[in-house]
Amino acid sequence: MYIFLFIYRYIILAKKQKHCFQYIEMPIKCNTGCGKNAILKRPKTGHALCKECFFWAFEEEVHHTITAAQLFKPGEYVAVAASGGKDSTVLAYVMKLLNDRYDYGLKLVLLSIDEGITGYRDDSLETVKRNEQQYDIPLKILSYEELYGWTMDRIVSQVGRKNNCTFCGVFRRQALDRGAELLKVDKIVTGHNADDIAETVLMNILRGDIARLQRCTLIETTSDGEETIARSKPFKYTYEKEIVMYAYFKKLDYFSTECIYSPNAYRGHARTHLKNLEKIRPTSIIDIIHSGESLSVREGVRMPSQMTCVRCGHISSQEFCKACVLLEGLNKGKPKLGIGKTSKIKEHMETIPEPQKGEKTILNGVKTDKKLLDF
Ligand SMILES: Nc1ncnc2c1ncn2[C@@H]1O[C@H](COP(=O)(O)OP(=O)(O)OP(=O)(O)O)[C@@H](O)[C@H]1O
Repeated sequence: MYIFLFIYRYIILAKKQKHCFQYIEMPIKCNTGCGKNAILKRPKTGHALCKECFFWAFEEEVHHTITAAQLFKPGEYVAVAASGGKDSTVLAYVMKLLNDRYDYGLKLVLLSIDEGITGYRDDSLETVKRNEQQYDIPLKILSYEELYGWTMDRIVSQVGRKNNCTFCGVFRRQALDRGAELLKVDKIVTGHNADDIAETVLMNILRGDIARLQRCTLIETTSDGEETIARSKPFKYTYEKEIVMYAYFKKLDYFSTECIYSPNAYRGHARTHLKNLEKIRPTSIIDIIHSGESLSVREGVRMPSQMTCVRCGHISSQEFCKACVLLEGLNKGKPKLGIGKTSKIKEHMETIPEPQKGEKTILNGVKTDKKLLDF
């Protein structure tokens, strides 16, 4: 009876989890030789492992990624970009665990962006608030509403569901930078995993986006300017399926619903293709990342240069950054500005004097507001 319930529980879970994983039904020994029975087959290596050895392998691989790339220095203040989803929840948990186990000497903070999506982000942020207590890491939440004067709910009501992911992605990227600046952290870490990176490599190849193709496999990204806060991906080589397994077996508290506004269709195709490749050959994910890492751009190919947005002072490859252009379009009732052709942008943007060095304006016209710093 007990065995039946045990197996039934896993079958239900496997069906429930979108990314179902392979578990061991017949009793076989853990491949590490620890003497315990294996309960799962690792998607990345095919090894049959017991729960404890899987946890150890997972954590040690992340530790290796962190140390090999020298992601942190002792004493650094690091923001974990926390959405409440599986990846960033596991990241926050593992960062805390490794910081204690290996004495990294880091001070951690959870940084969440509330995009203003009713029935999705409000619920996932409740998870992050519980994580704050569970992991004893302070939490700072910043919203699009306070940063930009718009929620995603309102943006979608203006632009519809076709291009809304563009707004969300551009604003989130900058919101994380701005949150990090307000908190004065040294680094940001995100839960992007190996599947995300392999998907991005595929997408950039399909779009012929050489500049992004060159950057997307970097484990840490900084701009040339000294003012941008470094962003890194400790899960660069960690498979999504293993993150789900880790969260499940550790019984971590995370939010697993997809965004209610249609997910980015193009990425969806790359994802489906990658999942199909993974079924045939699980190493496809790592192989695609390695291919991306090995590509180099021929000398003489024109690449976009990085500069500072003349309006808000954040990094940009154009005179006005994408966030300022999108926001201007929303505020002027022209939400398509910034989505299509760039030729019309300049005539619509009123030029505001360039900010003083070291002074970044908040996009809706307000200077850095101390109230935003309240925890
Ligand atoms: N609202 C948010 N607030 C803070 N960080 C975020 C937010 N949304 C995404 N991130 C960061 O960006 C990473 C990748 O986000 P993405 O939207 O691809 O979600 P995901 O792959 O489902 O990750 P997760 O499971 O952590 O939600 C997340 O792991 C997290 O670190």
